[in-house]
Amino acid sequence: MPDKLNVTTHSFTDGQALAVALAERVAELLRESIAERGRGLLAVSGGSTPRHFFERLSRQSLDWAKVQITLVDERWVPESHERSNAALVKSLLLQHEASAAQFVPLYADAPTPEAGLAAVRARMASLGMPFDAVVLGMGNDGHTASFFPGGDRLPEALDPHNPVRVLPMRAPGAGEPRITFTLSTLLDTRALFLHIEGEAKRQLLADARLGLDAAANFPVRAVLTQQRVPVAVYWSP
Ligand SMILES: O=C1O[C@H](COP(=O)(O)O)[C@@H](O)[C@H](O)[C@H]1O
Repeated sequence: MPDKLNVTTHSFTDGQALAVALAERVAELLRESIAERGRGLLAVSGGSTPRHFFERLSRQSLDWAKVQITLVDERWVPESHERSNAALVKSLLLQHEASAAQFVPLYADAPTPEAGLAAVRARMASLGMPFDAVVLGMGNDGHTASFFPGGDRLPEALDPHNPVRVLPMRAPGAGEPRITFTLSTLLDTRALFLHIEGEAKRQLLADARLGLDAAANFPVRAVLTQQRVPVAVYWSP
């Protein structure tokens, strides 16, 4: 039964089928944007889920030299660190056809995200907004981008009217300090995807969607309940 949320779910038999479909859809959006405005802009998530998607997208044929790619969020670690989202993007997405794309990192060589913030904000001011596609992930605690439960700057990050593009974020479950695009910036997109895999995340998202118990406070709910951009959930077991 349809609910009032602007959310459509696309289910796939496995992660590979999902990766193929999502890569084809994102590539299609980038091709359209290149044809219409001469450039494309994509924001992707890090973590473990997007690996197959990155591999598939990297082989899509399009004019990647006209595409900027950035991350929706980053762990404040250098690219040499195993938890660097930038390192993941470079090793799996910026390969093959997509090696010609321009990567715009969220990390700067500074000891903290606060210390690096001015440099990152200056870099992000050069993005050719709006995004053509934003691909979010979701953690088992209901975080998306670096919108973590208990995050010290969560209200600012989720404020739909916040004009700021990026914010530092610290949270008990975040591992290390983070830097994240704000929700208002991520919603400045032609298409918004939420890529999740596994039964546990499907159930968690269903609870967040209904606002059940603890899930009512999961940050991902802010994405599901906003009315600015339709959300396409891509799910596989
Ligand atoms: O820390 C992060 O986690 C989320 C989810 O990651 P996953 O490993 O559960 O797929 C990710 O979307 C985010 O970009 C990343 O920084």
